[in-house]
Amino acid sequence: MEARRRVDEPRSQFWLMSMRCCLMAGSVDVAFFFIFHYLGSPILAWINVLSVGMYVIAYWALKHRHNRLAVLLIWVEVIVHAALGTLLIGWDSGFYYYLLMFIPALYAGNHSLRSASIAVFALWLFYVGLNTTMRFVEPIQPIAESALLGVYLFNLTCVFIMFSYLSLYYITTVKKAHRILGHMATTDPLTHLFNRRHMIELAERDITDDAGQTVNVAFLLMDIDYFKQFNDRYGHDFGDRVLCEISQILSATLREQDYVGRWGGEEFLAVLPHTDTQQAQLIAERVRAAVAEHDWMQHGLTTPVTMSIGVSHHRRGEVLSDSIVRADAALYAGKDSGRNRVEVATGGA
Ligand SMILES: Nc1nc2c(ncn2[C@@H]2O[C@H](COP(=O)(O)OP(=O)(O)OP(=O)(O)O)[C@@H](O)[C@H]2O)c(=O)[nH]1
Repeated sequence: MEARRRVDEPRSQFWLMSMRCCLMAGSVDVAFFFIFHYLGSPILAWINVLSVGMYVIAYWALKHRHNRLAVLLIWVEVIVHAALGTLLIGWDSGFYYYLLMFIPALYAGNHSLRSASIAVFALWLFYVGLNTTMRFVEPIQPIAESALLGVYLFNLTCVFIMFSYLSLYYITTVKKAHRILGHMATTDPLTHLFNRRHMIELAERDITDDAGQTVNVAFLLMDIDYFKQFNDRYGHDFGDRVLCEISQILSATLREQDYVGRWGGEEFLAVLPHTDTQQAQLIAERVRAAVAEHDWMQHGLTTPVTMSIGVSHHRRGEVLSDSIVRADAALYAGKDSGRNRVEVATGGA
């Protein structure tokens, strides 16, 4: 069961990106095979064949979710390749650049900050060790100065391209996560309308007028009538479908400038900017009629779903909760008067 779930789970972006990196690195090594043959350095050329093999296996391992094996192969390949390339043709070959690419990957792929930091420290030690060694030993298989420059430029270019790709990946992932979190923080998961917290944020912004002028904002507090009966008779899932259907009707009936959110269980709040009480009452009436006249029979209902709506208009110096309390009082006056009604708040908060 556990294994089945692992296989069915969508692949994390990190591992998908690692697979693409394997393809890129393998292609670079294929290019190196020909470059080093051309430069008369067969040992390095054949090392690249080994590297391509390791990337093929790493790709296969990632595809089949053997992530640890893949990570091990990639580590060994990059470290051994960088060390051999440097020892054979010298520090100026630029093979050490590939080691630097591990730094962001280690932090992104490691769940523990501590183990990522330890691995980065080990990488730093290796890097410094290789650099220090090359100050004291001569390259084992040196190549011509111009060829060395060519290899250096090739390595530098590859690392630039790979870093650009990685940076693009990280930034896209962060932006996407930011978008998703923003959506989750502001939206009700069932109806996809704004949630209560976001409605409060938006409405408070709308009733705040820097110049101290009266702000022309109206509120509609809407509650489904006898909703408990729908749940009891047809089940909770059916009740959820009614909530979603009503949300769509509200979004479609309100004006472009208005916004609506789920205020509580079967309660919705609409904020109507630049709207006086008379206009708000007309809009509330339109919403009430749209819900009551909706084709509920297609959902198997014999009686229509209706809503009661309380309307209030923001008063100068009033805080948001005062306006909402007045709308709530009007709403319950509507319930008391028989439901499926629009009532306008009159009294003080
Ligand atoms: N299906 C479903 N039901 C919900 C949800 N949130 C709240 N409810 C139900 O909404 C019902 C509200 O019932 P009441 O507060 O008694 O009000 P009502 O039956 O609508 O009656 P009136 O408001 O007086 O017309 C309760 O049965 C809650 O369980 C939800 O997300 N999904």
